[in-house]
Amino acid sequence: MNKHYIDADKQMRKLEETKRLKSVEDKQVSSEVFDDKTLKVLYKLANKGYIRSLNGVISTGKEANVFLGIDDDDNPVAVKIYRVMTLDFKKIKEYIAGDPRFKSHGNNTRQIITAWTQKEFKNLSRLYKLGLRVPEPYIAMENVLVMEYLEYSDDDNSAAPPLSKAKLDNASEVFEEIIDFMDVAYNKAHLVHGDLSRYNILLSHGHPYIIDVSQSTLDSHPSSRSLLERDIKNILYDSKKFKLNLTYEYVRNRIIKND
Ligand SMILES: Nc1ncnc2c1ncn2[C@@H]1O[C@H](COP(=O)(O)OP(=O)(O)OP(=O)(O)O)[C@@H](O)[C@H]1O
Repeated sequence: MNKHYIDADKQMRKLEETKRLKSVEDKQVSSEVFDDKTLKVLYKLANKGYIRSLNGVISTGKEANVFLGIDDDDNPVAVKIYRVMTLDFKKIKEYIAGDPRFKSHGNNTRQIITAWTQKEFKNLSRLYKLGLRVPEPYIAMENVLVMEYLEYSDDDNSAAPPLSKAKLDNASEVFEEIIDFMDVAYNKAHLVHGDLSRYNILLSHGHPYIIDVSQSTLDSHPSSRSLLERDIKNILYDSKKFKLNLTYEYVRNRIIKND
């Protein structure tokens, strides 16, 4: 038996003395993300009441898996677990290096992934405090982020779909809200999303919610202006898919002022 399994086994037994995090060992919850260090983090979060159980996978992305969890008050939560193995550490180090909020971590992958998760938590907090539509962040611990679960609607509690898969009756309003978001994020939170597109915007209760902000940069970052222009172009491209006639100048002038 290799070390990974021995450690995981030891932790499973330790669970008898500690609070039980139900269904981590369930077949429906992919085992690949639960290396022994991640398991430890999940148990700590269980002991703190942030997750009582994990109830299946919402998404398996390139860099992270997102699970539907239930907290101690029976509320659903979204649990994003960054996968140590598949992260693009070169890209991450460039983003962290340009951000004065994070000090350099050399080549320690565990520290880099923790900084990356903290970065997503801090960016979400900054946006959420301004009243912007992002999932409310609850806690970040090592490679795990727990946040508000976004549901589709009151009648349909399934996970909010990305705009890439959503049908919109109110496309014009939704895109105006996205542009408002970009305006407040840039001019008040001083953040540029950096990977904004229909894949990172979820439709919840008829409104667009922006997710996946780990790579979002402060406006002082050397690449922030080019990332913002790329975000604008992506949103314009997406708006055409919904048959809207927004122009580049219109969107740009709403966001970049005094230029
Ligand atoms: N708070 C949330 N509530 C509901 N669903 C969510 C939430 N956060 C993320 N998701 C779901 O998980 C998916 C992946 O989330 P996210 O983009 O943050 O992770 P990612 O690993 O960076 O994804 P990818 O690599 O595919 O871009 C989203 O498209 C969405 O379907």
